[in-house]
Amino acid sequence: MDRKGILIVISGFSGAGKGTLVKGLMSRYTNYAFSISATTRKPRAGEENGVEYFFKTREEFMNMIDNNKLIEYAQYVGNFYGTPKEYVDSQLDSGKDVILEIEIQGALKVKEKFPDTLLLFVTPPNATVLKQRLVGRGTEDFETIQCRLRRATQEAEGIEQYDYLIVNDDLDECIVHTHNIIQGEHSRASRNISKIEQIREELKSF
Ligand SMILES: Nc1nc2c(ncn2[C@@H]2O[C@H](COP(=O)(O)OP(=O)(O)O)[C@@H](O)[C@H]2O)c(=O)[nH]1
Ligand SMILES: Nc1ncnc2c1ncn2[C@@H]1O[C@H](COP(=O)(O)OP(=O)(O)O)[C@@H](O)[C@H]1O
Repeated sequence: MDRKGILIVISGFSGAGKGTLVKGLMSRYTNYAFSISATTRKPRAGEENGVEYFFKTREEFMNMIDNNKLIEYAQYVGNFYGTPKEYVDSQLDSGKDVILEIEIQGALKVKEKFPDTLLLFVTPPNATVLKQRLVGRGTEDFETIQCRLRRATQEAEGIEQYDYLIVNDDLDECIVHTHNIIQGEHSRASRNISKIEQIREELKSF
């Protein structure tokens, strides 16, 4: 089978449910690989190095940039976040669909480098629910929550650049809907050039 994996970006406001959605996709379906980002953010209670993120010092992160180890990186509310290159390349080559859970600046850089990337933006049903989820998660102090909500206002300006807006209201529905969008993407003609070329060749013999 000549299928190569699709690169999928999932972005969304802090507290929208990106992480929850990605965990749901990974546990329910087998063809996804999750790209674990590097970050200078401190781990939250329960987060483990190499599971949610690779937690780095600022110096380690700068070395990764200098040694060209990242596909993209960006700053978000005082910390650096970046996508390690090697894992993404190897998983795509092996035919897995690779999920990057990254913010909008990084998303646009990835799209520029790999125009076939599918850009998905996750939103809660409304802003009140967003605040409730962010506060309810209980991982950030009041000031950080305010910074993240202000950042959400900026991010909302860029949503039109995404391919799909995914409303995360009922989680199960959201997981299935996202999976269906990704599966539909595999059928795009532009992703199936080799199949089309094969049929063109075969037609010549009639
Ligand atoms: N550009 C970029 N953004 C990332 C990367 N990893 C995570 N992010 C984004 O950084 C932002 C902050 O992530 P995090 O601190 O885990 O907060 P959360 O979104 O509230 O869970 C989110 O928008 C993530 O999608 C990355 O490798 N590159
Ligand atoms: N569809 C949903 N319905 C109710 N709560 C949700 C839903 N999706 C996520 N949550 C909750 O909202 C909070 C924020 O979700 P999280 O995945 O951490 O968001 P993000 O990764 O976008 O910052 C978490 O406490 C999570 O359990």
